[in-house]
Amino acid sequence: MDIDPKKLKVLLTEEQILAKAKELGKQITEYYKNIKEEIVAVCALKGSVHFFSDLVKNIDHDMTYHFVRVSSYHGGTESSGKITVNSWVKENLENKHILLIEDIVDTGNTIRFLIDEFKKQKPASIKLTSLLIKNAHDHGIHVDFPGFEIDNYFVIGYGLDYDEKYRNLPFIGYVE
Ligand SMILES: O=P(O)(O)OC[C@H]1O[C@H](OP(=O)(O)OP(=O)(O)O)[C@H](O)[C@@H]1O
Ligand code: HPA
Ligand SMILES: [Mg+2]
Repeated sequence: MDIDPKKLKVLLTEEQILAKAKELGKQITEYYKNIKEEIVAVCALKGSVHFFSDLVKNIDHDMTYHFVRVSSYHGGTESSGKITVNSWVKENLENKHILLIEDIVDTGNTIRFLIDEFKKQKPASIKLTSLLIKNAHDHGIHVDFPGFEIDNYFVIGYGLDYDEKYRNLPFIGYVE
């Protein structure tokens, strides 16, 4: 797939994304209000970099930041099905309240892998938020704090790449 910038359509504007981050931040704040421990916020890099940054500013709760770098697309528009872990959380997460922050749940492979791996660290809870959820796959993943459900487009921008490019577009776009 080649991306012709002239054919790029806007699916979600920066304004819509920021409004969603605010709304999700409120829901998440409300959900954790009776939990006295900090939230362990985990950003799944690289794609989630911008959504993570927008969202955490809207969560009013003690929090620590953590980053994992996992990938499975390797330049194309199809998941390779194999998750490569490039870096992982170093801290002990036993009895911690983990909030996984993803940019997109597409096939569900990445988030399933992350949840399975974090469960091994015996946290007190794991909750999931994702800016985008593609409705094309029957992945059976429950997103606790869902952003936008989208049709089966390969989307780029706002952290999401095609062949590592276009992450810096200030909106989410697609090519028909
Ligand atoms: O539900 P899935 O089909 O697994 O797709 C979702 C994952 O794919 C993308 O990551 P990618 O592997 O492209 O790495 P990146 O975040 O570095 O772009 C995206 O950021 C999600 O983490
Ligand atoms: O639609 C997508 N765009 C970019 N990266 C992705 N990773 C999974 N799905 C997508
Ligand atoms: Mg990618």
